[in-house]
Amino acid sequence: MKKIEDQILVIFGASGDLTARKLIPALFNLYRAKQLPKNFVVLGASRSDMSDEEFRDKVLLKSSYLNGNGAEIDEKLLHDFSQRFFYEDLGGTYDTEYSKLRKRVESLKKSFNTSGNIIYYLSTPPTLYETVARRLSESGMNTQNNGWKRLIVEKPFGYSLETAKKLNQGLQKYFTEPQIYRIDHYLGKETVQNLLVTRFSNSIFEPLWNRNYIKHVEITNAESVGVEKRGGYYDKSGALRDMFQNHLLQIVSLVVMEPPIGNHPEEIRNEKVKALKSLRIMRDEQTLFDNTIRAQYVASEVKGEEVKGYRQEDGVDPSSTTETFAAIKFYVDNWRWHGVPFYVRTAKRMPTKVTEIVIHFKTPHHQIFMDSGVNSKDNKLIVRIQPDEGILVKFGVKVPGQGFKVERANLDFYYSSLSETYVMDAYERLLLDAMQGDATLYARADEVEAAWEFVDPILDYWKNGKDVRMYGYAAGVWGPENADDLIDDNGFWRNPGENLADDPGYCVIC
Ligand SMILES: NC(=O)C1=CN([C@@H]2O[C@H](COP(=O)(O)OP(=O)(O)OC[C@H]3O[C@@H](n4cnc5c(N)ncnc54)[C@H](OP(=O)(O)O)[C@@H]3O)[C@@H](O)[C@H]2O)C=CC1
Ligand SMILES: O=C1O[C@H](COP(=O)(O)O)[C@@H](O)[C@H](O)[C@H]1O
Repeated sequence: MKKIEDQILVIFGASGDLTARKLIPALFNLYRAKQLPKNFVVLGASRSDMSDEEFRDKVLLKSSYLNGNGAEIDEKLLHDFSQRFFYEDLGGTYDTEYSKLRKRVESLKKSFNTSGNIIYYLSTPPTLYETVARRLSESGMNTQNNGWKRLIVEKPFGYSLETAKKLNQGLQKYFTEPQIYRIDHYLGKETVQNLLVTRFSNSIFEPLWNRNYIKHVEITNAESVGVEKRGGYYDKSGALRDMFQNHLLQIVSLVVMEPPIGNHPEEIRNEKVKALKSLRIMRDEQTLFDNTIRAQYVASEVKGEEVKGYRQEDGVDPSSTTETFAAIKFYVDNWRWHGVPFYVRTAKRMPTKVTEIVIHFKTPHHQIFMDSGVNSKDNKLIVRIQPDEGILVKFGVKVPGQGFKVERANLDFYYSSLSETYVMDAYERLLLDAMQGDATLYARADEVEAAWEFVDPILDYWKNGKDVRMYGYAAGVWGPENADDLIDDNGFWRNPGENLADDPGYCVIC
C-alpha cells in the first residue's frame, strides 16, 4: 500500500448532512482501522457560527451515524478522534476573504506538523463550488510549493452538458485537472471495482464479452425508499440526473470499456471516456419515444403501510413532472458491442433496494435438448453490486433421470464469504484514495461531459418533446407496466430479490 502522507482535510459545508452521515463516519472507521496518517486534522468550515467544541459535539460526538457498520464504539477512541476536529465559520455565502481560514490552516499545520498537504472537500450546495475554488486561489491556498493541494468535488457535476462544462472550466481556472477529484460514490463500492477484476484478470469471461456471445446487458438500480427529506433537491433533479448520468453511466463505462494497457489511473480513465463516447446518442423524437420510459410513483400501501405519492412529498411541486423511474434502452457504437441492446433502469419506491448487472448470453445456435421456457435457457452472469454482493453464473445442467431435461444451476461467489476481510464503505475507500493521490476511482472532466452528452437529449426530449408520456406506478412495485415493452423479443426485466440467488421471476408488477 502507498504511504499516506501527513495532511489536513478542510471540509466546506461541514455542518451539513453529507458530512455527518458519510464523511465523518468514514473518517472514524479509517481512524479505528489505523489507516489515517499520524499527523492528520480536519478543519470544518461552513456558514454556521460554532466553536470547535460545538462542532465536535454537534456533528461528531452525538452522531448516530458513527456505528453504521455495527461495530461497538470505543468512547476513548472517539474522544481522541474528536480532538483532531476544528471549525471555522465562513459567513453566509462563502464569498469572503479566506485570510482567517488561511491563518487557521497555518496554525494547525504548525501544531500538528502536517507539512502543508491539504485536501479541500466541497460539500456545499453546488452553486458555491466555483466560489470556494476562486477564494482559495485568491488567498494563495491552492499553490503546491509547500505541499500538495487537492480538491474533492461532490456531485452533482452540473445540471446539463452546458453547466457541467462551465463548472469544469470554472474549477480548472483555479486548480489543475490532476488536482480535482470528482467523487462518484458508486466507484468506491467494492463490487463496482470488482467488475474490472472479473473482466480483466480472468480468461474465461473476456473472450465472451462481445456481440458474438452477448444478447443484451441489463442494469437495475432500485431503491425501496422515496425521496425522503430531499424532495426540494430531487424535484429539480429527477432519476436521470440523480442516478443515471453519474452512477449508472459509470457502471456502464466499466462494462463497455476495452482492456486498459495497465492499471494507472489515466489508462483506466482513458478507456472509460472512450466507452462513454461510443454510446449512441439518441436525437430524433421517434427514437427517444421508443427507447425511453419515465414514470412517477403514486400513493399506495406498502407492507401494510400507507406510502405517499411523489407529488405529495415535502418539497415537491404538486404538479411536478420530475421522474422517479427512468428506463433507457441504448446501443454502443463500436466494434465490440455493435447491435447489443443495453437496458438500464433506476427508480425510487421499488419493492427492494438492489443494484445489479445482468449479462444475458445468447442461446446456443443449435438446440438439441428440450427445455422449459425461453429465459431459463439463457446463460447469465449476474454481478450484484448491493446488497448481498457477489457474482453468479447461471448455466444449464441435466436433471437426473431419463431423457435430457435441462434446469438452471448457479455458480456463485459471495463477498460475505470473505468474513475475515473488512470491506470498506465507498466513502472510506474514496477518501483514502484521495489522501494517497490515487484518482482512479474519481471521474475526470471529460468522462463527466461525455456522460452529459448522452443524457442531455433525453432530458431535453422529456422536457420539450411532443408525445412524451409520464407514467405512474404504485409505490412498492417494479415500475410502470409498460417498462417491459422496452425489451426486445417480448423479453422482461429481471426483478431481483434481496438475495443474489433469489429468482423471483420477470414480471413488472408482481
Ligand atoms: N446528502 C447526501 O446524501 C448527498 C449530498 N451530495 C452533495 O453534497 C453536497 C452537500 O450536501 P448536503 O450535506 O446534503 O447539503 P446540506 O444542505 O446539508 O448543506 C451542506 C452545507 O452547505 C451549507 N449551505 C446550505 N445552503 C447554503 C447556502 N444557500 N449558502 C451557503 N451555505 C449553505 C450548509 O450550512 P448550514 O448547515 O449552516 O445551513 C451546510 O454546511 C451537495 O452538493 C449535495 O449535492 C451528494 C451525494 C449525496
Ligand atoms: O447519489 C445518490 O445515491 C443514493 C443511493 O446510493 P446507494 O449507495 O444507497 O445506492 C440515492 O438515494 C440518492 O438519491 C442519490 O443522490
